[in-house]
Amino acid sequence: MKQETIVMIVGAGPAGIATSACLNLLSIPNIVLEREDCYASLWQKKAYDRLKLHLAKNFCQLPHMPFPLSAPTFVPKNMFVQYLKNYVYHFNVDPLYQRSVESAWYDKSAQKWVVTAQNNVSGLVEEYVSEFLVVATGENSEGFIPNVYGLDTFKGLVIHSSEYENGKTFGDKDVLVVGAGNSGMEIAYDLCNWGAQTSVVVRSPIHVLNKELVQLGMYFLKYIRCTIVDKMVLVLSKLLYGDLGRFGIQRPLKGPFLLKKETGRSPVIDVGTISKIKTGDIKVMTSIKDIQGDIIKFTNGQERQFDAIVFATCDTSDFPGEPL
Ligand SMILES: NC(=O)C1=CN([C@@H]2O[C@H](COP(=O)(O)OP(=O)(O)OC[C@H]3O[C@@H](n4cnc5c(N)ncnc54)[C@H](OP(=O)(O)O)[C@@H]3O)[C@@H](O)[C@H]2O)C=CC1
Ligand SMILES: O=C(O)C(=O)Cc1c[nH]c2ccccc12
Repeated sequence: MKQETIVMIVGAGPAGIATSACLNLLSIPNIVLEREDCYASLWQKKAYDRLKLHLAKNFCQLPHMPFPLSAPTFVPKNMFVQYLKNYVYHFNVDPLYQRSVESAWYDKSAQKWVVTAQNNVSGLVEEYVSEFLVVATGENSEGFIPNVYGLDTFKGLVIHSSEYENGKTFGDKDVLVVGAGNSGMEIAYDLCNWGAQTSVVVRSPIHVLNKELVQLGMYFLKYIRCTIVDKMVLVLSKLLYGDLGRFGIQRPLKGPFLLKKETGRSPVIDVGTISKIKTGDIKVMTSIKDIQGDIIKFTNGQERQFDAIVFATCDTSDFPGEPL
């Protein structure tokens, strides 16, 4: 089977469906291939219950369809999924699901892209030909669990953050969250709220801001150089949070917005975790040295027993960041 179109779009996440919607408005034929069985699968299947967009709604809306005026500034996950549902319906976006793209090459003589995809239902390999190719597969779709020495000996529950919904079943447990990105820090907060004894591994320096500071920074970025915005935001963040060094949290040398621009790494947008770290309700740990049974040893010599580990880790090794 061979299908021809003008634009092939790989991935039916928000970026892929927005691209298709814009092309549909211009009556430009396009096909969206998606390996999962639904659009925006990370949002629909792999995001924890309490997640809200970190950026204000005006920075998150897709082309040609603003969020309703009644929507809150920071849109909750379910409302975002509903918005995407309306969007797909309104712009007739109709992805082909269960298609895992295996290769894409440019046939110079025909001046066309040739894309092959495995149909996960029929098992057949399908071929698509197009003039343009849009790869909208996202930064971090795969759950990644690092190779920790002795993890196979750990007796308790081990999950990745993409499987975490809420802390209901962790209420009386000693839980270690590994990874201090936005997922790890929010999951630690959620676990603590559900009554778990919570610790979080913070292995690298991080910037901690809150959503209002990010909103302010995003506004000023339109008018002022990134390095100046970073200075302003950092002054405010230090006033708000004080020196977090004594709690085991260091700041990177480069500012938060410059770091986002250069490397793609986001600042941690605090949802309440920091005040729980300050009160000692959430403990900050250094990197894991190794695991022996239910005892986890850390690089600073501490060792403790845990009932569960949530890996909030991503494999960002192939993410190049945006060149300046
Ligand atoms: N509401 C929202 O809008 C939300 C947005 N997000 C965004 O989604 C994206 C993915 O976020 P997230 O899932 O948090 O992933 P990230 O890649 O942002 O964070 C992963 C963290 O895990 C750490 N890590 C990796 N391996 C290890 C290890 N072996 N030991 C200890 N720590 C380790 C990394 O540290 P190191 O730096 O040392 O590698 C990093 O801090 C980000 O852009 C984030 O901002 C996430 C949650 C909510
Ligand atoms: O999606 C993320 O990584 C966020 O947490 C929100 C975000 C997107 N772009 C930014 C730039 C600066 C600070 C936060 C973000």
